[in-house]
Amino acid sequence: METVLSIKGLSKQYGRVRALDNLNLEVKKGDVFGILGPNGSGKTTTLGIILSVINQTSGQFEWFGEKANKDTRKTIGAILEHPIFYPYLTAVQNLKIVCDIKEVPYARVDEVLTQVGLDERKDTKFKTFSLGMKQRLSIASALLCNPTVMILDEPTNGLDPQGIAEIRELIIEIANSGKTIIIASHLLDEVQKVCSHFCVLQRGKLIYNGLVEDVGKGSVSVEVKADHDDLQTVLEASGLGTTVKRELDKYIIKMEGDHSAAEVNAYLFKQGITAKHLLVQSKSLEKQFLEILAGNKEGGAQ
Ligand SMILES: Nc1ncnc2c1ncn2[C@@H]1O[C@H](COP(=O)(O)OP(=O)(O)OP(=O)(O)O)[C@@H](O)[C@H]1O
Repeated sequence: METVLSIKGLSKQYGRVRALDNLNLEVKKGDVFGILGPNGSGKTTTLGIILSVINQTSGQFEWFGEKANKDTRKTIGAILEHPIFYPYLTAVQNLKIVCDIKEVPYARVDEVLTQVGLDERKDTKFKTFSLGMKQRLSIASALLCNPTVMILDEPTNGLDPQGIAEIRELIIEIANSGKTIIIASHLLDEVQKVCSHFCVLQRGKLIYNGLVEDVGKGSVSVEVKADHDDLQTVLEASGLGTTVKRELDKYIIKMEGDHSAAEVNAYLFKQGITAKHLLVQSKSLEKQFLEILAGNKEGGAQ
């Protein structure tokens, strides 16, 4: 797959603060790439640099194999913070102003408003919009140039649950239309629901980079319920799990590697025990994220 963004050895120093420390990343065409990290980990600094609004101290990045230039910038739509729209102008009027600035034909306005689901409110004044609608208008504005890449910084910040769900759905629709998306977020759930790939920054350092679908691979927990006086001992004797823990009326067997819930079931059956309940718990990104951060307590420079 074509490399959209390549970051090599990027560092940023703000006085004594090392906001980014030798960051290396690659984003491929069609990725929905999440940049995760706690507050102050360097997410916004990274986005600022790749959008050429912040100068790096050292290192480099390329868009589509080229140093950032006027042409590469035209292929990127970004929402770094809530853009300023005129409160007394309608959605259409506001977007026409953006068209004038970006030299885009007015015909795009209706197209993007439909794309973000604002066509019914297109002639309504901006000041009457909910936060979610304002954010959708921002996305519409970024879509005007029909960018190949969309960059979103904390796109659901401050929204209510319905607004969050709508924006996430919209991001997925935009990704499905073939655009590459880069999202900075501190919301693990958001990254898990929306992104295909993610990396984790901590104190400016890259401490993880991988596929969202790989989260939880290599270790799985299975909940088991069965009528047996000493299920704990039976499960421990199976050799399938690394640990067996009782939680109320069920047992949690933690397994590594290739073992599966089906093996637990087959093993119990062989012992003459019928499982009443067997549930695979996949490891959440949150758990993995916390483990990654915990494993890197000593890492970073600040
Ligand atoms: N203009 C600046 N001057 C000095 N220090 C800065 C500046 N901008 C960012 N920093 C520092 O650089 C580090 C990284 O900040 P950055 O905003 O990139 O992190 P972030 O991951 O986006 O955090 P948040 O989630 O809080 O927005 C922080 O320690 C921050 O205080």
